[in-house]
Amino acid sequence: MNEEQRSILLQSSSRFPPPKGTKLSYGTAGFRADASILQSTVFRIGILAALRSLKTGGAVIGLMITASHNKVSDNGIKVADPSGGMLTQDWEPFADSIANAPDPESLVKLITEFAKKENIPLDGAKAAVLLGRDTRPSGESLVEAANKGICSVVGAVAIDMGIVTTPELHWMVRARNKGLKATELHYFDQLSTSFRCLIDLIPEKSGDNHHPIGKLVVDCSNGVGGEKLQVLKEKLNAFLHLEIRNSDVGIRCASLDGDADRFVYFTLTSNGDNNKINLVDGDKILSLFALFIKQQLSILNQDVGVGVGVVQTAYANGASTKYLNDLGLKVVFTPTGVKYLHGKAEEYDIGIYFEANGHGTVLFSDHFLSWLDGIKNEPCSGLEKQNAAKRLLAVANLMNQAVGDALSGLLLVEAILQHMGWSLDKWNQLYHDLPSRQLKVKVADRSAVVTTNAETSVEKPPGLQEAITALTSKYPQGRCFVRPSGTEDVVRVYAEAKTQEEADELADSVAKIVQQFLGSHFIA
Ligand SMILES: CC(=O)N[C@H]1[C@@H](OP(=O)(O)O)O[C@H](CO)[C@@H](O)[C@@H]1O
Ligand SMILES: [Mg+2]
Repeated sequence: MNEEQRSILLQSSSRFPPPKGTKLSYGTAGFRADASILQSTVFRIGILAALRSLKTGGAVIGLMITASHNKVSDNGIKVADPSGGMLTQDWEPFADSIANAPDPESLVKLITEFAKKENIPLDGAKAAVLLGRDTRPSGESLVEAANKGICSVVGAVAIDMGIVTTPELHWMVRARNKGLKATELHYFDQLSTSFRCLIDLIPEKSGDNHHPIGKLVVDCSNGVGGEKLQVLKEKLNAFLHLEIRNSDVGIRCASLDGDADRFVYFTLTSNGDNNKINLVDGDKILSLFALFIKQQLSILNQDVGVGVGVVQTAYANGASTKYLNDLGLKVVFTPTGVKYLHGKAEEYDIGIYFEANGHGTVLFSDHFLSWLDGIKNEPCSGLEKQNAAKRLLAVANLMNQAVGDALSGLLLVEAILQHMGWSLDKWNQLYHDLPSRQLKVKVADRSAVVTTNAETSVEKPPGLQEAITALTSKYPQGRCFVRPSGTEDVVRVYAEAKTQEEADELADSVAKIVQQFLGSHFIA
């Protein structure tokens, strides 16, 4: 590092002192904390993003300021790699160490050493970082801090995309690096065009699809998804009856999280004074997508067991895994967090991944897309096959290939429901969830829990797994695991059993065991 670069970094970082007494770590989805303590972290991750751009030959890197579903006073930052996926995990330890460097001198030392080790050119080469944020009030000043971090690397520029959903930012990063059109307008055009294509390809009166499926009400959690969905609604009015709200919804409903990278469906049924929510979660969204894709592949004479991979985490309801296996699909498991699921799904011709909480997408390999293109353009394939290929190509265009995206996922659900002529109830009957319970346990140090085997088994502290296994074996169809959260300061407990009472009991008793091993009080 030359003297000029060194003195710019020293000077600018002295304006962003780190919070005292807080150790930050790059968790399941980047850094998250109370927004008031994040200025220095965001500034420093701005530097990291610029370095990542330099390391990747000047490719565009994404920086998203959001804390997704966390409370409004929290905020966070995550980095998108040139592919539009999450930051490579090799760089996470560097993110942790610079976020926690106590002063400008030690920060610059860490950067110098890292740049040397990684052969990062610090000679004024060009670097670019796309910045985005959700609607949290703290976002604006955090974007400013990130901007300062980026610009303190000589040769780096920040491009502010303003308020966007997380998946939009990832989509834009991927598109720019592929030399494709990459504005928000192009994003909306791609989604609405491929959705309309799927609707146009619905065979007339096949199955029971002549039933109108009625309107969809979307709860946008007062997040960024609301204003973006409004744009799509205007483009799709003739094809989709959408009503956008922030709370208190009835009938067939969908709900987005704060940065619109997750969604679930639900209905409300009222029983006297009691309203019951019937949740249609990520597992069922995944199952609907898998079923539709299987149908199209069978029109194309392709076996779903070859080349298609379904990726779930331990939180997937056991009944969904059974359903997917019964469909003949290959199901694999990874630890919690999109970075793991996405990476695994990329290994297949068609990789479908979803977390139970509604984060996921469908990925297509380039090789498979060209095969589909060939069928689409070859009249000898026959109209039925050509249409199946067109549908799958439309799915590939609709579904965000960089990251899970609530807006594109929601449109695919709507297109498939219209295609099948299904109500939400009919969809919900695909299989019946096993009763489950999730609890959070507040402990002194959650990093004392170390897991293995896609988080289904505890390695440390010794003895804890044996105790969990002994408790679980008392329940028919019992399944239980614990893991430290990567986004909250808690240990999470998940239990599944044949009845709700048993799932509750198992979760409670395991939460108590966790308390005994780690010393704490537990919260629901
Ligand atoms: C059980 C659960 O829902 N965990 C969520 C949550 O991670 P934790 O590491 O469990 O806090 O937030 C992640 C980021 O949004 C999401 O990917 C993940 O699925
Ligand atoms: Mg989110």
